[in-house]
Amino acid sequence: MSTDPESPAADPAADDVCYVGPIRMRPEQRGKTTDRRLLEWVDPRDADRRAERTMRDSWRVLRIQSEFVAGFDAMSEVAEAVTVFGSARLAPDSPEYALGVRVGRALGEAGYAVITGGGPGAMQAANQGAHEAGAQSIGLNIELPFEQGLNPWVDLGMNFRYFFVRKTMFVKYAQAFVCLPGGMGTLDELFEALTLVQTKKVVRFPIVLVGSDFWGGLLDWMRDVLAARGMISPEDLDLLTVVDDPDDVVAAIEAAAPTRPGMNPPGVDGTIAR
Ligand SMILES: C/C(=C\CNc1ncnc2c1ncn2[C@@H]1O[C@H](COP(=O)(O)O)[C@@H](O)[C@H]1O)CO
Repeated sequence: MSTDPESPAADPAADDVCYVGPIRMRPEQRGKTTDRRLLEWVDPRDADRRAERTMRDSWRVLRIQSEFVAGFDAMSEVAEAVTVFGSARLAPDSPEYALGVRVGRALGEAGYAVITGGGPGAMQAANQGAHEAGAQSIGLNIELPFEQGLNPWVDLGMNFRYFFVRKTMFVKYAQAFVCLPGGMGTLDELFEALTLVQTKKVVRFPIVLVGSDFWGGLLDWMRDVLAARGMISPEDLDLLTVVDDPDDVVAAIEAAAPTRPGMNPPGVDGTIAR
């Protein structure tokens, strides 16, 4: 993969290319990603389709397993890391993109590897900042119905077929989540993280939202509607830290250290070695 943003790998026929996992598909077959095939509804009244589904799903388990193995192998050497989420649609000349670069750089300079979804926009911005800081810049991409490469600032990249496998990697190898402004995907990732922390599936896991003007309305709604109506506890709001300055992202993460027990060997004084 090229790390030169000036010369991303050019495929003259890129519009006609589609991959399902490692398999290159003909244009007329595109549109059905592995996730979509897995989740596809089969009419239970159709006995043939049901039998076919049973057989396919059994084999699918092996594919899912192999994706976990490949992911664990690829990530096994990753040092302390922070996962950064954010909009795939940020333009490289937008102020939010510039903010994302600064966040990635601040994390990299503080000694963290930066993990993103490996795509464009905010993901690319964070990868760029991390790369420029000399930190590990990791992209965990997902198979999509249209061709999309890893962004050019990713140094260690993977392309996952299954959303849930990829999501496991986002959490397992990070000690904090940072959310830049984003849409559906970012909100999904944010609320999954919140649920994992709320239910104590992960502990000491800071979730930092960057951009008070962007996130303020959501926080207000969570307090005024969710907490006010008893859908969440008032303390749940403390699971989120909202900042505007990239240095405050690092500070919020450092404040939660030491990280998850057993994640890294503690130093003699019980702190985490960076
Ligand atoms: C829509 C476009 C590209 C889509 N490419 C993506 N590549 C990798 N990861 C993605 C992509 N789109 C969404 N994600 C994940 O969700 C988050 C962003 O979603 P949002 O809806 O844009 O907020 C991001 O953190 C990724 O993990 C444009 O070319």
